[in-house]
Amino acid sequence: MEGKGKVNGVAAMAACYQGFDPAAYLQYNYTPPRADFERKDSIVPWKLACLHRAFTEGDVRGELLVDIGSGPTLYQVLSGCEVFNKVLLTDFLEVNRQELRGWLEDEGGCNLDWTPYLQHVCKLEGRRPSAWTEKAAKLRQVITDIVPVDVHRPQPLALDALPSEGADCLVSCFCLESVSPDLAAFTRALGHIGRLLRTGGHLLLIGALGESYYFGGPGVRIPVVPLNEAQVCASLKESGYTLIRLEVYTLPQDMRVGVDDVSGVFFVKAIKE
Ligand SMILES: Nc1ncnc2c1ncn2[C@@H]1O[C@H](CN(CCC[C@H]2CNCc3c2ccc(Cl)c3Cl)CC[C@H](N)C(=O)O)[C@@H](O)[C@H]1O
Repeated sequence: MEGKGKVNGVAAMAACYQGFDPAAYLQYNYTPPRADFERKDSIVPWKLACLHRAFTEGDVRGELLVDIGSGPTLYQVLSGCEVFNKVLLTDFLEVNRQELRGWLEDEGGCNLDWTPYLQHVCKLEGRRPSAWTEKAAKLRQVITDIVPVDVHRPQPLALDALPSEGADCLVSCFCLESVSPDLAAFTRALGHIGRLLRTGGHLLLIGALGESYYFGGPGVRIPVVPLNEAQVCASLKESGYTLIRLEVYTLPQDMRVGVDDVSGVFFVKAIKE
């Protein structure tokens, strides 16, 4: 039964994603209040601060950074693009890969203005906000490709997507728990993406705590496996990672805007043994 359950759960999840609407999704999660750069307790500034610190404290280095389950968003790699000279973006859906290509080709084909994000990360880096145009150019220069990914496959990426030694660093934000029918699938997926990472490479993982669903578009209700910190730590250990740091953000009431039932967000920096 377990085997059958595994196939049905993952197939059912893929079916839920068919209605995913990048424009609506960006509106729900990447505009105020969840993306309010004037508020210290807004979710996006908290995520950007975690990622900035993780990429700039000196231990993360190498050639290739891979973002797993990028969705239609770029915030995940705004700090990493200054540290790695190759960045690979990935997603399960063509509509999301298309959204990212729209930004990359800079022909006004995307559904969110990333300027405030670029300016905010420049400020974190001690640069003047007007340096955002240089950061945008840097990002367009280092993104080598935008490719399909499926974290439920033992090989989540096409074999020719990565060099044989693997990626030097993985970042993945709100993907694994949002695509896994249960904790076992979440842990398996963590193991699958770990195989893309070289030994000694870093994993930067952001995810939702205590979430059971979210809306990927109007009426597009997507189930999420509710996680707590202990389960995240146990899954990391079971999948061959050593935890360096875990940080937790608890949503203030006004960040709960009806697009999901998430209660907290975790940030993990870990090393693959
Ligand atoms: N088999 C599969 N294999 C691989 N990838 C798959 C699979 N199936 C589907 N995907 C792809 O995963 C991506 C999940 N995606 C949305 C969930 C986040 C959402 C819900 N939870 C709370 C919360 C959210 C967002 C912001 C905030 Cl603040 C909060 Cl709190 C993350 C996108 C981006 N990384 C982001 O950070 O917004 C999506 O792009 C699928 O196409």
